[in-house]
Formats: sequence, structure tokens, C-alpha cells
Amino acid sequence: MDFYIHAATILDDLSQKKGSIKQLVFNSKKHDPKRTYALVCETLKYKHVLDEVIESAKLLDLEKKIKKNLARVLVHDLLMSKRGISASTGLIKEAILRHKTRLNAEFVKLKIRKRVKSHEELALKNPVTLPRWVRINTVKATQEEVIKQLALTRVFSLKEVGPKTYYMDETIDNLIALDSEVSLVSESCYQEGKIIIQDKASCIPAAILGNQRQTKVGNIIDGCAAPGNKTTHLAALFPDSKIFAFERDSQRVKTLQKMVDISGAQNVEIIHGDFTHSDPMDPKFANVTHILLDPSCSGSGIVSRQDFLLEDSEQDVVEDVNRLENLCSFQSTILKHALQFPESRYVTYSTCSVHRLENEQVVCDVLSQDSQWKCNSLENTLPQWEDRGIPEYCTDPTMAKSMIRCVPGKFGTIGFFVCNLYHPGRVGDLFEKNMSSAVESNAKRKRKNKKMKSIKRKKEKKLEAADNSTADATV
Ligand SMILES: C[S@@+](CC[C@H](N)C(=O)[O-])C[C@H]1O[C@@H](n2cnc3c(N)ncnc32)[C@H](O)[C@@H]1O
Repeated sequence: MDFYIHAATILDDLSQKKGSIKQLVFNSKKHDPKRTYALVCETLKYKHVLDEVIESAKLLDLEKKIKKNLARVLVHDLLMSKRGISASTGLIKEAILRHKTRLNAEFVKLKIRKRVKSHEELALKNPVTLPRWVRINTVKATQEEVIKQLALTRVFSLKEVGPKTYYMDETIDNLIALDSEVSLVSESCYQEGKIIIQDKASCIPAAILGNQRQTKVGNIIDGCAAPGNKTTHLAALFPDSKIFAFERDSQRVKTLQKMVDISGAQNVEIIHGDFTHSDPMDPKFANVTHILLDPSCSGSGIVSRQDFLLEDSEQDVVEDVNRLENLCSFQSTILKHALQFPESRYVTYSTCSVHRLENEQVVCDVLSQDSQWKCNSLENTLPQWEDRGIPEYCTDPTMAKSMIRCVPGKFGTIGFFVCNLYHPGRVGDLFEKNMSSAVESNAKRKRKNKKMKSIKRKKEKKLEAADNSTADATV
């Protein structure tokens, strides 16, 4: 019975907003966490059904010693698990079993009322299902090869994606969306590194950096690299550059190495160490022109597959402000460091957080102390992406245009933030360039219009003259 009491305590803690399901289950070493996790999630999935059955059977009125969450987990297993309640006989189990017939009858009545045959049809459905985003690793394969190997048929909108179909993303090259339920781990093209499972939002930083080629492209730094999604993306986009991939955590370095090996990238040098301790003046980095910085963050943008199980009030776990402030200070330090490399021209800063403190605020704080770096233009920062930084969070609202926000669940992505920075002293002023090119094309258009008008006028004059001569002839 201890197992059920423990699962009920997790449900109590969830309603008191003490943490997420995963945190509460896996931080506590009690019992088998996987089994507890499964029972907690299943109970939440059927909470509305269980509550109705418990209420109709008057279980809590008749068994005053049993609390609501304990009743929920036990009734769940009694009615919905093939094994029933897996606990040795005792007072609590006996109390529930006394009402077995009544509980079963109420459950059958409810199914008839709801016109369903199986209890699975009564489960709460996840309203936010993200597709399975897959990046085709062009180091090893082409789109055509992968699509043929996975035997997929193309559909033309995200909504249409289902089993055995794919949607070709229009924002990021070589990115496809598959059915959210698809499992790819046993597919040979996954095992061979031809495809990389990577959320669309997470592909944006390397894609933006890949477009910054207005001046020379030298080597690249990925300051916070493991597990290596963005490193391998950079390796594919910049085959002629060396990618220096920093990772300070020894376990995660191993994962990074594995991912780089499987991706087939030959241009990555992994550096096991703290990026903030690297020396920007080291001759090794003298030719670094592009930097991708994706530091540790609160992860508040990550859409958990279980979030929908909690009511809004339970989900709203108050973020520890101290923790956010510490992260913000670390993120500012690491971004400041990234801006010190003497030849670097372009830096993207990204997080999978939705918090101002880790996003706009970090960028604004750092730029307020370094006048040499600026926010890049909208034209150079995926202009077609609708959701930008939040102007009210920026010291200068125009900065928000060089920022991208991905709203969790919208357009099939997790919550994400990217800012695109550049060094005008090394590449020239891109705003001025864009402005002058805009002025130039405006002037061109005016010249063209003038020319067209004068051609038209000449033609009209000719016609008039012809008309006049005809009229003359007729008179
Ligand atoms: C958000 S994850 C990076 C994810 C990665 N960019 C990807 O797309 O797969 C942050 C990583 O940075 C590492 N990290 C944090 N601080 C670091 C530092 N000062 N130097 C190097 N690595 C650091 C963490 O250990 C973690 O692996």
C-alpha cells in the first residue's frame, strides 16, 4: 500500500504547486519512479472520470479515513488496470474492495452515458501536440534519400501530418515534420545519423548564423554545445569552417562526441572546458567570425507531453526568482565573453526559456555595456517569422525586431528565444546598408517610373499626331 500512498502524496504536492510531475516523481527516490510516474499520469488522465465514479458511489462519505487522492489512485487500478490493486491485503485495500461492485456499476453507467465502449475513449486528450521535427543531416544524406528510405508521402500543411506523411518546413532548410507519435529510434537512417530529431525552434540559431555571409566566413564557435544538435547543424551549414564546440560537463562531452561521430561531421573540434575560461586572444580563435551561444537556461519554454494533465493552477509552479536571477547573471557573463573574440562579427544568443530575465533582459544588459555590438536588422533575422522579441522588454524597442520568440505550441514548436547580434565595426553598418539599398531601390523605381511616363507620353503624342493628321485628311 506504500506505493499507492506515495503516488497520492505526489498528487497532493502537485495541487500545492510544489513542482512538476517529473520533478516530484524522479527527485524522490522512493519506490520505482517509472511505475509511480505511470500511475500518477494515468490517474490524472482519468481524474474527471474517477471523481465522478467516486462521487456517485459515495466512497469518501462511507470511508471517511480515505483521502481523495488515495481513493483516486486505488480506484484507477481497481477499474482500469488488468492487475487490479497491487497491494497486499490491509485495511485500506479492504475498505476499497467493500465498494467494488458499486464502483464497477457506476463506471459502467458512466460509460453508457458517455456512449463509449472502452475507458481509453474517456482519457483527457493533449490539446498541444507538437509534430516530430526531423532535420536531415546533409553531411550524410539528401532529402530525397531520407524520404524514400522512410517511405513518406508529402502533405502541404502541418495539420495534415499523420502516419507515413511528412511536411516540408518552409522556414528552415532540410527540416521535415512527421507524426507526433512516430518512433524513429529503430530506423536505420536515424541510427546512421542521416536524420537528427530536433525541434524546429532549436534549428533557428544555426539557420540565422548560416545566413550571415555578408563578409568573410571563417571559423565558428559553439559555446555551449552538448548534446550537439546545433553543433552538427553548424557543421552541415559551414562545411568549409572549423567548428570549435565547447562543453564543460564531462558526461555531456561524451554525448556530444557520440553525436558528432554519428553525424559524420569532420570539421568539429570538441573542447572539454568552460567557455568563459577560453582566451579570445588565443591564435587558435583568431579566425573565428561566427559564434552560436545557447547556454543553460530554466527550460521554461519546453512543452512537456504531460503538461495538459495538470489544471492551470497546478501547472503554474512559481519560478524560483533567485534561480532565474542566477541564470540571468550566468547568461550575461557568458554572452559578454562571446563578444570578446577579436574577429567575430556575428553572434546568436538563444534559450529555451520564455522569461524576460533570461532573454531580452540579458541582451539589453550586455549591449548596454558594450557599444561595439548591435542588434542585427530584421532582414537578416528570419523576417518572415511573425513572433519577435517583446519591445516593452527592451531598452530600445527597435531591438525586438532582431529577436525571435517561438510561442510554445504555436507553429508546432517549443517556447524559444533567439537574438541576432553583429559587430558594425567589422561588417559595416547593416542598418545603413539596408537603408541605403532601400533608398537606392526607391530612387531606381522613381527613375524607372519617370522613364516609363516619358515613353508613354511620347507614344500618346505620336497617336495624337496621327489622329490629327487623319482628322486633317477627313476635313
Ligand atoms: C542548453 S544546453 C545546449 C544545447 C545544445 N546547444 C544543443 O542544441 O544540443 C547547454 C549546455 O551548455 C553547457 N554549459 C553550460 N555552461 C557552460 C560553460 N560555461 N562552458 C561550456 N559549456 C557550458 C551545459 O553543460 C549544457 O550541456
